[in-house]
Amino acid sequence: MENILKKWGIYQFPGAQPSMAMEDKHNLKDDREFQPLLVFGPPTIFPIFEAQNSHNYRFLKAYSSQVPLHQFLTEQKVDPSSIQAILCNPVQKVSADAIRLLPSLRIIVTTSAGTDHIDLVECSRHSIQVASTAGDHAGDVADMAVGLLLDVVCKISAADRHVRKRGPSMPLNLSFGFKLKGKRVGIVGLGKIGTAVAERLEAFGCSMMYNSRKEKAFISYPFYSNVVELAGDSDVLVLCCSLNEETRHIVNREVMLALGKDGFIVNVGRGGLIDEKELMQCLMEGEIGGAGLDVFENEPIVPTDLFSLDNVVLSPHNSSFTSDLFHESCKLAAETLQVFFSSSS
Ligand SMILES: O=CC(=O)O
Repeated sequence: MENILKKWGIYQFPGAQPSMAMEDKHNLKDDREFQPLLVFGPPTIFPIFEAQNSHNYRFLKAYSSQVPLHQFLTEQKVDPSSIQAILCNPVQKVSADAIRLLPSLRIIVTTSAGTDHIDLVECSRHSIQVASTAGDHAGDVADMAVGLLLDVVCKISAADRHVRKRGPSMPLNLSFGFKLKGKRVGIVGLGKIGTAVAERLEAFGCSMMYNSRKEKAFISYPFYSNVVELAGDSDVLVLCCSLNEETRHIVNREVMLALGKDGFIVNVGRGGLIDEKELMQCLMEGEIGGAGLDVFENEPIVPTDLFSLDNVVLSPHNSSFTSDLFHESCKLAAETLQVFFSSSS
């Protein structure tokens, strides 16, 4: 797990360390007097949450353990049936096995909007509530989508690397970027994030079209029920939809070939929306123009072949991790758990 944390980086926020007062308060009580809260994989958000809530919970940090869950709980001397709540985010899966191990589990709180890391079928089998406390994240994710697009189209990161490598005199031999104005943008998933992306890109003079589960009333952008056709009419595809069995690999080789050699893909949804092996091939063979990727199919693993490609901009599933949103999300998670525990005691 340490490697995972290193790979994704740990965010440090002022105030993320528990205050002395909180620690003292905590130390006065025996750990067993605190409500156990099993914490799955939010290494980024968790320090803030812990600092603000250390007086309420005994945190069982499964994300920092290398061993299977049952062994972790045994090592912590925790009875699995004492656990009613899990706090998680997409970094670590909440599998059916984990859920089955916890007979009293009643709620899973995820700080993400997406819930594809949680086995929802198993949750519904056991009547476990799943609460998303992502907060108002659409604008933050849309900012990142536009940032990735501008970066890859205007070659900002590539130019930055070029300048640093070349040194102080102005390098002139970098290949040209492109205009964003006039690009035809196909948005896959016109929900809150997709709509926020469209609003932003309209200001850049792009024209919008979209694919969604169904055509939306009162939206004037052309609707495409078929993603290959959408790609064929687009210069850019921006993926903003959630990952489920219908959308897994919604962008496959056929879609990428339809998008074409000058086409760009931005993915701020989930890695599994794109067939990543095919994406690598298409990027390396020049079948598409470039990609801006915030998410990957097998996170936290990022295919290393991408590192040498100048037409790719990478970000570590970072789009909704603005500092403002972190605090909002922590607050919502704390409130949700508080309501849950106060109504279940
Ligand atoms: O990926 C982030 C989220 O689902 O909120």
